[in-house]
Amino acid sequence: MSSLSASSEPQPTEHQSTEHQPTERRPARRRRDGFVPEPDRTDLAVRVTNLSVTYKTTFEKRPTLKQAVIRLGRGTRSVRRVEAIKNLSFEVRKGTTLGVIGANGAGKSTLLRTLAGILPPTEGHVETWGHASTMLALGVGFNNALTGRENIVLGGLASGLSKHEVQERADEIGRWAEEGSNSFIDRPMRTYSSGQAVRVGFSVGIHMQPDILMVDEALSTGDAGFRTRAAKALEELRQQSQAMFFVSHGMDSVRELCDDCIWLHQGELMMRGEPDEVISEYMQFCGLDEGSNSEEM
Ligand SMILES: Nc1ncnc2c1ncn2[C@@H]1O[C@H](COP(=O)(O)OP(=O)(O)OP(=O)(O)O)[C@@H](O)[C@H]1O
Repeated sequence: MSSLSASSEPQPTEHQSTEHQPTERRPARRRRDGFVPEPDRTDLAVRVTNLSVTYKTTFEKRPTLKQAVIRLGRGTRSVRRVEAIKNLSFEVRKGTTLGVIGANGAGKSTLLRTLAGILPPTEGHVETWGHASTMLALGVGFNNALTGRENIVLGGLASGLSKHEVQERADEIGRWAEEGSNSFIDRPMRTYSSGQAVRVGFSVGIHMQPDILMVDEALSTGDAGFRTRAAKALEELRQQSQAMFFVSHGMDSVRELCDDCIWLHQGELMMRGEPDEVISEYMQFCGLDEGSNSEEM
């Protein structure tokens, strides 16, 4: 399996700031934003400190009849805030496979996007040691007007590979994505089925050879052939990577794959511990007993 990113020694990355470089064991210095990083810890893959993420969306408020007359039918613009993650702190040691569970809207995908550097923290800090790759559902970041192959090439160029390297890898990534299916890689992505889009996103993710691997329900979409190949590729990557985050509603998959688990509820950390214990508490919280079917929660 080849790499889309130039290989380098894992260095801690602190999202939101370029000042923090705790590669040497030096006394921690206070930064301009007041954050004092702890001295470097070689056993850590990820550290999350007081992380909060708030989405802000603007929407048009429906006007009252009187306002509609005064404003000629136009509504007023309002801002809606959603606190998706609230003051979250935890550390993940190298070698851990961390399950992330919780109800719809709990903040699981938001956490993964923030760890992957796709979303900036609103408050707090995320530090990652090594290159993080994400296999989020439905290929976040793809341009749907371009073909799968063009998206792969653009992504490769953006990550600093030469044109020749990118071309070579694009062929390999495309072949992996299409295996066992009809050919779609040279069609615009807007024409893809959801399973085909996931195949491309997943293939890009596994060919990045990440140190920190994030998987968001990637296995649940796709046909049986794809799921078998994807599970095999994930298991291989899990053995090579420093840490894996696995977001899932499939409790059996979390039990099978993970050796540590966090449960989020409305953006807050409810519990962390052994997957069996955390899943059991979560099921009780949902009003289900141990005997209930926990495959999809
Ligand atoms: N782009 C966005 N803009 C505004 N609000 C958002 C956005 N994305 C997510 N949210 C909100 O943030 C909260 C957390 O969403 P998130 O997708 O992280 O939850 P989740 O635990 O992954 O849910 P699910 O299990 O349904 O996938 C939800 O209330 C959601 O509505």
